[in-house]
Amino acid sequence: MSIQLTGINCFYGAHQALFDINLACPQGETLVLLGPSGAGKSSLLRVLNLLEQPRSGSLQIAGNHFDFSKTPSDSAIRELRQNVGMVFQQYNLWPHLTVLQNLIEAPCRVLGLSKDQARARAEKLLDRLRLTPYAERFPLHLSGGQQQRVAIARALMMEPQVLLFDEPTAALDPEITAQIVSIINELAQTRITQVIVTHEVEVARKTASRVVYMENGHIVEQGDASHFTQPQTDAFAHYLSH
Ligand SMILES: Nc1ncnc2c1ncn2[C@@H]1O[C@H](COP(=O)(O)OP(=O)(O)OP(=O)(O)O)[C@@H](O)[C@H]1O
Repeated sequence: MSIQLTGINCFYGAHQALFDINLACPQGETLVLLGPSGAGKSSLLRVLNLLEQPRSGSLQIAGNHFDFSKTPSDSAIRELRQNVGMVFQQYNLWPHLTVLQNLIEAPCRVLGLSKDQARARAEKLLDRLRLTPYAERFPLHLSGGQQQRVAIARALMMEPQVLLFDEPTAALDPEITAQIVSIINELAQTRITQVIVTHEVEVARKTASRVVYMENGHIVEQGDASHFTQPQTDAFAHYLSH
């Protein structure tokens, strides 16, 4: 399994956001997390790269293993984040660095690549994500869709085994959303595992090979893409029809 969560309970202070979450996702799958606002989708995504630390349970992801009865070490968290990339909703690009500099900074600093090695890797990704003309621009001079593609390219620079997306098409118009969907589907042809939080059922239908439907911190339904056409619970059927 690329990802295995067992018995995850997660709290914000006294408020429990995730209840006994169990899920498994094989390598190379694209898993979409769906559910109404407050269901716990973002919390679950953030557990996968330990931006949130659960109070109990265990996580196996990309060869890293965490038992939350103990506090994870900083070095284990650093190693996890090399294998598990995240594309944030607000892109989180460095505004004072060009697109190319945004891409090469972390691999040089974290992986110890030379500038030339990082640049070669970046040029391939810029080409793959159709960003070559923007390499010397600053992020704020790009459209939302272009910035989103830069954020994806930057995450791919670390050659992660798992890539997490938080609302990758929020605030993007339909044409740009279609571009992001096709990038996710191209990535699905590689061995990378993707986990996507979205409110957009159409985006989910077009990308997911597995789906998890959540409400109030619980997984209500999960399975392969056939659940979109044959939901097993009234709750998921109702969600899909609205
Ligand atoms: N930083 C926080 N502090 C306290 N409570 C939080 C925090 N983040 C989330 N919560 C609460 O945890 C629960 C799950 O929130 P989460 O953001 O994971 O849901 P979500 O399904 O991603 O919602 P949305 O679709 O609105 O982003 C909600 O009740 C929310 O109010």
